[in-house]
Amino acid sequence: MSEQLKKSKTKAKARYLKAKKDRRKRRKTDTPLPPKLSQNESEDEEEEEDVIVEDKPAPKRKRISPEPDVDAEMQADSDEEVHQRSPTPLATLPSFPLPVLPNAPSKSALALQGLDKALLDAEIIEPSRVVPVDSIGHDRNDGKLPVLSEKTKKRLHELGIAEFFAVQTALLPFLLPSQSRHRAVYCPYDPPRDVCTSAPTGSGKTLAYVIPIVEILSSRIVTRLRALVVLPTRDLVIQVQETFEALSKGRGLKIAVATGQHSFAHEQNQLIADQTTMLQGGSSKVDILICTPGRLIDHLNGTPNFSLQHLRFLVIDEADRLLAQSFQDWLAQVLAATRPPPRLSSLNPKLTHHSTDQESIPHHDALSPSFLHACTTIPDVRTDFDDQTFPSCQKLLFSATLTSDPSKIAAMGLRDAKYFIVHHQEKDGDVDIPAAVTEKFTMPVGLKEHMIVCETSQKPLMLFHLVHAHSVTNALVFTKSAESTTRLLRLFEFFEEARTAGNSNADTSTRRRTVVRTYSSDLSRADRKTILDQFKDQAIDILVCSDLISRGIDISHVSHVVSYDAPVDMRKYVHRVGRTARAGRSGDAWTLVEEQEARHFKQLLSGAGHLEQVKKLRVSEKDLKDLVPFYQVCLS
Ligand SMILES: Nc1ncnc2c1ncn2[C@@H]1O[C@H](COP(=O)(O)OP(=O)(O)OP(=O)(O)O)[C@@H](O)[C@H]1O
Repeated sequence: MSEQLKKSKTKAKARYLKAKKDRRKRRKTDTPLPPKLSQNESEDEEEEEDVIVEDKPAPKRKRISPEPDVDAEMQADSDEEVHQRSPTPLATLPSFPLPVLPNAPSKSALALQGLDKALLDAEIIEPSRVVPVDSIGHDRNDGKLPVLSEKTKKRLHELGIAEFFAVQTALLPFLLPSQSRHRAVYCPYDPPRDVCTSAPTGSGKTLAYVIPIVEILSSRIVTRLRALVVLPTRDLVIQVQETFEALSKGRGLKIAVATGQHSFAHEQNQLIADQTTMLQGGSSKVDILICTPGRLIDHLNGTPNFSLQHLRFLVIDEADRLLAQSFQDWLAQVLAATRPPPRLSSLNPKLTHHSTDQESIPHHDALSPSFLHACTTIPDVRTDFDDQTFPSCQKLLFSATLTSDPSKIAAMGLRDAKYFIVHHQEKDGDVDIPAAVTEKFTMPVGLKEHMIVCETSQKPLMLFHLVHAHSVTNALVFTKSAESTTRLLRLFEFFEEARTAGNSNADTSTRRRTVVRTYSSDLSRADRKTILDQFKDQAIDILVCSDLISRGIDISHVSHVVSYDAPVDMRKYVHRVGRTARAGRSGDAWTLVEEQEARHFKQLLSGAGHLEQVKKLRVSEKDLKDLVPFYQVCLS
C-alpha cells in the first residue's frame, strides 16, 4: 500500500514538473493551452515520461524525490499559477494522505484478544467481602432464591464457620438450588451452567463447592455416583475428603477416595455394589468420589459398572495444573463418560451379545434421563415428550491461578460458563480486565512478602539467620528438588548441632534446637503422612520441602514460607507463598534470590504487576556475624 502511494506521489510530482516545464515553454512562446483532448494525450506522454523519470540517473531522481520543500513549493506554485497565469484552470492534483503507523493496541485490547467472552463477562468479587452464614438461603421470594438448609447452617456453626468468605458469597447463591428445584439431582431439560472460579490461595474455594454438593445431594433417594472431584495429588484428595466428611456428617452421603493408596480390587469393592451383572445404569456404593486423574482413568477402563452418567457435579480443583496434564488423555475420557452415546449398546458392547440375557436387561430407573433415549430395550416410539435431554453434570473449575489459555478451557466443553474472579476491582482504561486474563494473581490480604538478594554461598547462612533472628517456627522452606531438600536438611542439622553446642551456657530458648524435617517424593507415602501429621501437630518447626506440597495443602498455623530456591514461574510463587496467610490470617513469605537470578525474579514479579508488593529485606554482614562461627563448624 505504501509502495503504491509512493509511486502515485512520484507520478504526481513528475506531472507537476512536466506541467511547470510546459508552462515555462508556453510563457516563452505564448502558446495557449491545448484543448481538453490534447491534455489527455499529454497525460499519456506523462505516463511514458513517468517511466523514464523513474529510470533516470541519480541527479534527475533527486529532483523528484519527496522532499518537504518540493511539496510546499509544488502547492504554492500551483495555487499561484492557476489563479494568476493560466487562462484555463489546471486540474487540481489529487492529494494523497501520507501513510501513518496505526497506534499500538492498548495493553487491555491485547489482553482481551482471542479470549472467551465468558471470561470478559466474569463476576469480579472484592476479596474483603464477607456475609454471615445466616444471611444466605432465606427463602423470601416464592421459592426463587437459593436455599441453605438449617442442617447445613447448624453444621457450619459447629465447625466454627460464622461468615462466608468472598468466593463463597458469590458461588453459593449461584450453585445452591432454589426451593422450587430443591430436590433436582437431574435437570435434563434445563441443565445448569458451568463455573470457572479464580480466587486467592486460602480463600475457601473448597467449601465453596463442598457446601452446594452436600446440600443438593442430601436430597437424593438412591445412591449413585453424583459428584466427582478430581485433584492433582493424594494429599489433596485426603484433605478434601476430610472437608466433605466434616460438612456432611449426619446427612447419609457416602464418600470415597481413589488415589491408588489401596489395591485396585479394594477400591473397586469400595466403589461398586455389583460387579458381576452388567447394569447399563452402573452400580455405585458411593455418592461422592474424590480422586486423582490417573486412578480415575483406571476405574473408567477397568471397573465393571463404574459409570459417570449420573454425575450432577464434576469438580476440577487446581484446574490449571490438571488441564495441563495430558496423561492418557484423561480429561477427554472423563468428559466422554458423562455424555450419552448415540445408542446405549455402544456404551457397553457386551450388551448387544447378551440382549436376551435377563441379567443384561437394564432397570430403566437406573439410567440417567439423558442416557434413557439410547437404551436398546425401550421401544423407539416418538411422543410429545421427546424433547432433547442434556446431561445434568455441572462442571466446576477452581484455581488460585486459573488458566486464561482459551484452548485449555475449550477442551472442557463448558456449557454457558460463568466466571467468578476474586480480585480487587481495577480499571484499565474503560475495560475491567479480570485478573485471570492478565495473569495478575491476587494474594491473600494478610501476606507480607520480602526478597533477600545474596551470594549463592551465603544462602544457607542467610536462611539460618532469618530463622533465628525472627524466632521462626511453623515454617515451610521450599527448595527446587527432592535432592536439594535432603542436602539442606543435612546442613541445617549440622548447623543446629554447632549452634546449640556453642551456646551451651546460654539461656534455654537460645539453646533450644530447631526441629527440621524434609518432605519430598524421596520419602515413602507412609513417611510423608507421618511427617505431615507431626508438622500439623507442631512437633516439627521447619519442614524443608519440594514443590510437591506447594499446592492446595491447608495447614492453618504456617507462619512463614521461605523460598530457599527462588521459584521459576509466577504460578509456582503464588502457590508456595499461599501456604501461609490462609483464611484471613497473616503470614510472611521470604524469597532468597541469588545475585545472578535477581533480574529474572524481578522480571517475573513485574510481569505479574507484583514487584512493588515484594519488598527488599537487607541483611548486613553485622547481622550475620554471630552465626558465622557455627556456620564454619557446620561446613567443616
Ligand atoms: N467461611 C469460612 N470461615 C472460616 N474458615 C474458612 C471459611 N472457608 C474456608 N475456611 C478455611 O480456610 C482454609 C482455606 O480454605 P481452602 O483450603 O478451601 O482454601 P483454597 O482457596 O482452596 O486454597 P488453595 O488455593 O491454596 O487450595 C481452610 O482451613 C478452611 O477450613
